[in-house]
Amino acid sequence: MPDNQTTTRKAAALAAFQGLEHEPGVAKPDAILTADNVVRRFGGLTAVDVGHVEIQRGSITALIGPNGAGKTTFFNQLTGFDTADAGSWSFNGKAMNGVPAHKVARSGMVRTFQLTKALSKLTVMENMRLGAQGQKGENFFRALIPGSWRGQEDEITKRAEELLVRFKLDAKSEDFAGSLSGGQRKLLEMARALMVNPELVMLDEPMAGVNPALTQSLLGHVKDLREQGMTVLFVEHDMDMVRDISDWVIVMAQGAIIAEGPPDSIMSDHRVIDAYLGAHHDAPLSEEELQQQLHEAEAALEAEAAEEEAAK
Ligand SMILES: Nc1ncnc2c1ncn2[C@@H]1O[C@H](COP(=O)(O)OP(=O)(O)OP(=O)(O)O)[C@@H](O)[C@H]1O
Repeated sequence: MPDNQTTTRKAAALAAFQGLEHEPGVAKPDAILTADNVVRRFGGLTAVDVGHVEIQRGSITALIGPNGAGKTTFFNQLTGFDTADAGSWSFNGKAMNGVPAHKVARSGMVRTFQLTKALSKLTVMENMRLGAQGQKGENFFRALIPGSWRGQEDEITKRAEELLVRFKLDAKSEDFAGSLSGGQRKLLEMARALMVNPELVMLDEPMAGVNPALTQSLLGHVKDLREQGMTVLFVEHDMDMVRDISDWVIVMAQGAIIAEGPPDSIMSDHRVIDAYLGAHHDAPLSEEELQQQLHEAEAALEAEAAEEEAAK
């Protein structure tokens, strides 16, 4: 991709947001996805309660928010993996509520999934083939049975091979997905989503568990999606990544959208700071955070012990 093309796409994305108010639900010049009054309750808990939101075509938009804000649940509603209690949303002007996940994916809106245990036991190529179904995977193992592919098989394999080359996973094609490094898994998650040739790619924590050495390469791949004309919406906790690649940031807290704006202004928005601080003060640590703290403490103790050893 020549540099001037790269600059053009990025510039076009930024221009689209110029002059917009930094308010939740603000209208975009060319929305690829629009959602209204989407509600999802789990018993007494309202996990999602989004009044109105629009995603600008051709941009990279980050969806951030403290743990439990409802980001994943909202992703699941939009992509047909879970049923909303209320609300409507449309993709490219077409109503999508009630449409099952594989049809949503085939219509051009696809979300990535972190590799599950079951998918780890399949090869990289098998994962790619499942991606062509526009599915999460577990219920679609029959798609792997030889013969069930018929005429599509060649075409699907060819597309998978091309994508694996692009994501530098072609040498791993016959390896089990479970044997890949954290960064390679993220690449596979992205590559398999592209099997349906989507217009809107929704990435679920694309940087989680990635070795810092691979960060730039992964960021490059995400930016590349926009350079190829796709729209990207991603959920991420890594604020460096959010700052680095997003054209626009949408913030959720307690199920609702509480702020929108360009990355720099969003990071200093008092509503956003309050939401994060509130979450950290009020909520007990999640299992993941607790584990993280324990790992850090262990690593610090080990380092101290090693220093003492060296000093003897
Ligand atoms: N299947 C479920 N059953 C009951 N409660 C659920 C279910 N899925 C999500 N929740 C609850 O809904 C709320 C929103 O969760 P969700 O996972 O969407 O948040 P999130 O913003 O994606 O969080 P994180 O950043 O930690 O992944 C949380 O309180 C969560 O416990």
